Amino acid sequence: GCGQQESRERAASHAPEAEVSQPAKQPVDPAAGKKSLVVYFSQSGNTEAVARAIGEQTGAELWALRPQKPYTDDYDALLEVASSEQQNGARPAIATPLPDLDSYDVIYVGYPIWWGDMPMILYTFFEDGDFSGKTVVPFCTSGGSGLSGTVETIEQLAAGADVKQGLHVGSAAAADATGAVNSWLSELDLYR
Ligand SMILES: Cc1cc2nc3c(=O)[nH]c(=O)nc-3n(C[C@H](O)[C@H](O)[C@H](O)COP(=O)(O)O)c2cc1C
Repeated sequence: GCGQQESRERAASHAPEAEVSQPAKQPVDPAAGKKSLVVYFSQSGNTEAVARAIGEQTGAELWALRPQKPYTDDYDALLEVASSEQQNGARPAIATPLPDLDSYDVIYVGYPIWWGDMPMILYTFFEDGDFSGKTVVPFCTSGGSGLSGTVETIEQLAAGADVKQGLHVGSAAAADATGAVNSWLSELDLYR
């Protein structure tokens, strides 16, 4: 605060060897006051691996989005379930209550690409929360598709949020995503 700076200046001007007394520059703490949360849905662990890499790099807390009704482990059956949820515009219920988003400024949101889009539970998530004034940072994993227009969808769903450039990681690279995560994060330059 001001008092501290004044006493530092006084100390400097009273120091016998001080020649020119300059006001002390306040150091800038890059992450000051910005709390981050990583929210992710991951059915088979790939997106979760990327979420962990983001958590390790940023110190953000992790929160897994889980459906009240768990999805089948049978891949072919899941393809069908996901497809019909998408066609029906389903809003699968979330198992545990959302964390209080008010406490966070930066919210990373991670998901696999399912049939060229986010799984429908992400729609539930975005429609349930108030994202105005937040920084929302999307990331996804997929077999071959990239972000598939999901960043634009999130811009529409998260009204009033500053939605950043998303990160896509191929499924096969998800377990070793630290390098990709780090260069993406430094490009985003969020903590200033
Ligand atoms: C229902 C379903 C639909 C999928 N659709 C796509 C797709 O459209 N494009 C793609 O590249 N990968 C698709 N995949 C592959 C997943 O995106 C990929 O395996 C992802 O890394 C899974 O993430 P997770 O382990 O976090 O659940 C699909 C997978 C499932 C289960």
